[in-house]
Amino acid sequence: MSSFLELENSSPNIFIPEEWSEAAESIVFDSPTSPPPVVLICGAKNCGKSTFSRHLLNVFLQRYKKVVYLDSDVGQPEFTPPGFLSLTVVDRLTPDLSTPCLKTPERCFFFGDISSKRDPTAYLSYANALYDYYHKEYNSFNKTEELAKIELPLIVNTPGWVKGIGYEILVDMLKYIAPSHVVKINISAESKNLPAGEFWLEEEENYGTTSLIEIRSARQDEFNRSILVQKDASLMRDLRIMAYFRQCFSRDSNITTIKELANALASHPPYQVPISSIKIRHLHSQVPSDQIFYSLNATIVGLATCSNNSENSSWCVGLGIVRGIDTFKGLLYVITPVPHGTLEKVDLLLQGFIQIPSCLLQVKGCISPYMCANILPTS
Ligand SMILES: Nc1ncnc2c1ncn2[C@@H]1O[C@H](COP(=O)(O)OP(=O)(O)OP(=O)(O)O)[C@@H](O)[C@H]1O
Repeated sequence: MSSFLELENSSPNIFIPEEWSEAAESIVFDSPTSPPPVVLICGAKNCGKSTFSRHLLNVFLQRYKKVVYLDSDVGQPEFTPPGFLSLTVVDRLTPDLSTPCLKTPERCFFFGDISSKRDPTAYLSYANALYDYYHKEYNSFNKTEELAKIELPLIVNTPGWVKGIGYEILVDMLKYIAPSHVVKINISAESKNLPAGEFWLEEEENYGTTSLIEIRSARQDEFNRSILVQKDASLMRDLRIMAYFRQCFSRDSNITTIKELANALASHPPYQVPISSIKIRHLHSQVPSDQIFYSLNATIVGLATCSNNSENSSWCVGLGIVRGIDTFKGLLYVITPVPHGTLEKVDLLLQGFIQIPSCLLQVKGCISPYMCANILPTS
């Protein structure tokens, strides 16, 4: 059986064209450090937004000790499993520009789906709240009432859905964040690109406050057509979820294959969570109250805290697998790599559409505990 770690690292060699290097260097070295640059990267699917963002992050780290990264690509996030919008403070170079890696975000929201289309309003409110947090903590230039502790640059990576509602969401984000720089990556199929110029501004509105940098995707063929690498997005999402739950075990434990991970998770002691101490929220569907436990069993949930935040926007601390439910004892059994101390603050489980990868459930020789019949008492 193949190693999921190997699969995750099997990406192509990265080539940084001169145009990309010049763009990154001008943003980093030609901008004032106060206020620090806020850079939003946008463009069509697979044009190289994440790869350029990683490169820019590395160049920023030549000038700043830390860089803040706001990831709004819920389908293929940089540092988290799928379904999250997150804000991460990065202080280390990314050695391999071809692959994302897991990091613990400073703040994140569990949106619970791989595209913003199911709930654009919630999606935008999460993106805006993360930006507000960044602004308050790391970029409060000219604000006398509360000064940032340290000022850090921000990279905002966006999804490749740039048509229809996806376009409107991007425009709203651009208007709200009002970045100092927008990097727009174009491909040769012009109809797939974002409109030319500062497309997010109404006529005459605030022209000149943002520096727009247009670059092309990295590789072209002899006819000047973009060579785009199609990713197996669904496989990559499963790999990220597996890499996330791999963190339940120490680095030294010898778990590299899917089978080893499935076996290890199946025999991992779960946390017991008293049902009376938590709230349960379904993010994109309504579930009749007598079906709630059935809907939760054998699913992935966001672990959040509702106590110190508003009803609809709860900071999340990670993911858990609901391994079983005992309604007689009033207990949920949850597997998660979130440290115990952080877990103590969790009082809300968020259920969306992020599912346990089927390859973890169908391993030959592994009795999966999640899908057992009669796991819930019927009375
Ligand atoms: N400069 C490059 N050199 C080599 N390969 C690249 C380069 N840029 C992108 N790729 C490859 O193209 C694919 C898409 O790149 P990337 O994930 O950066 O695009 P994206 O625009 O962020 O995608 P999405 O729209 O799905 O979020 C990846 O497999 C990546 O490794």
